Amino acid sequence: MSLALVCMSHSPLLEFNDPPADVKAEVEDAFATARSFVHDYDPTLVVSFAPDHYNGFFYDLMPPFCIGYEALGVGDYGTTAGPLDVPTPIAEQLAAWVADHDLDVAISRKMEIDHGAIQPLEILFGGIDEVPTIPVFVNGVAKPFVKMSRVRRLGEAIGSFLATLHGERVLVVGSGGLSHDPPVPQWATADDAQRALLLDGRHPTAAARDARQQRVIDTGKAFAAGTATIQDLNPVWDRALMRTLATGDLSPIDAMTPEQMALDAGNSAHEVRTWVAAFAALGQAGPYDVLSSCYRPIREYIAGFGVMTARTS
Ligand SMILES: O=C(O)CCc1cccc(O)c1O
Ligand SMILES: [Fe+2]
Repeated sequence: MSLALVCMSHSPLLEFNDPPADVKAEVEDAFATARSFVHDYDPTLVVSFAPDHYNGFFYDLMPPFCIGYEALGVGDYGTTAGPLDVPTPIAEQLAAWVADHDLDVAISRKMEIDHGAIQPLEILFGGIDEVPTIPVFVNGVAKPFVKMSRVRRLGEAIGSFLATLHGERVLVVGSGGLSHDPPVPQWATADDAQRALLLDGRHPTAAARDARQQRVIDTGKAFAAGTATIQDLNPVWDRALMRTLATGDLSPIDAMTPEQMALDAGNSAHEVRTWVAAFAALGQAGPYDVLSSCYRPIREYIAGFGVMTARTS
């Protein structure tokens, strides 16, 4: 059975900071291309690989991966809040299949998800419950990180399950990255208030959420103006990774270490785990072709911004 894929960077700053008009138009074009690809494929099921940014997953219980049996958007950065349309029986079968393939994955019957998972659904489908969607959390911000080979194997296990669903047209989505270093607090360097958030900061007050988000928005403006202290984007690294993903041979990615990834591409570059899982899943249906691939480093969005579509050959 064939599969289709969309991988895209996300950035909550899409709605808050504006890059130059030609750059914005290029991003809009890339989204339009991905939308028309998805429209033509007409998926009956979406499997979304996405990170979280301490909105749904916290250090009181931080799994490397989690399959959602039910899920709801938390509504950060103005994204849609409320329930997704998760096909629970299929999600349960998926989790059982993955366990049977020697991978230890958490499950959630009430997964809370943020812009990382919501933004691609809104961009591609115009809403979060338009197409049945199984959300798969892939930790991309909270140390420790499992090996990249483990991420690839998770993607392969999920893809091998999806390839058995003969009645469905499945789209896998990867959300995040590429190189970027937005001001997400890290446990090791966090102050007491930040640690409280990282530990169990669920359901903040509107004022607390606004303050946190404003800091990210302001950092994006400062980054574009050349006055931010965050790590710069790395277009060479981003393009190299996109090239590797396009080849269909993901084995070189196994050698990437979290430490080197952070040094080369910033602390949130770990979000590319979602792309690796999505491409590994796609590869389980056989060889694939990349149909579109766009990339721009965009400081206003604090993101090496890429969009790729691909399909089983
Ligand atoms: O609010 C946050 O915690 C981080 C927001 C954020 C900013 C830029 C690029 C991203 O991928 C991203 O997630
Ligand atoms: Fe992110």
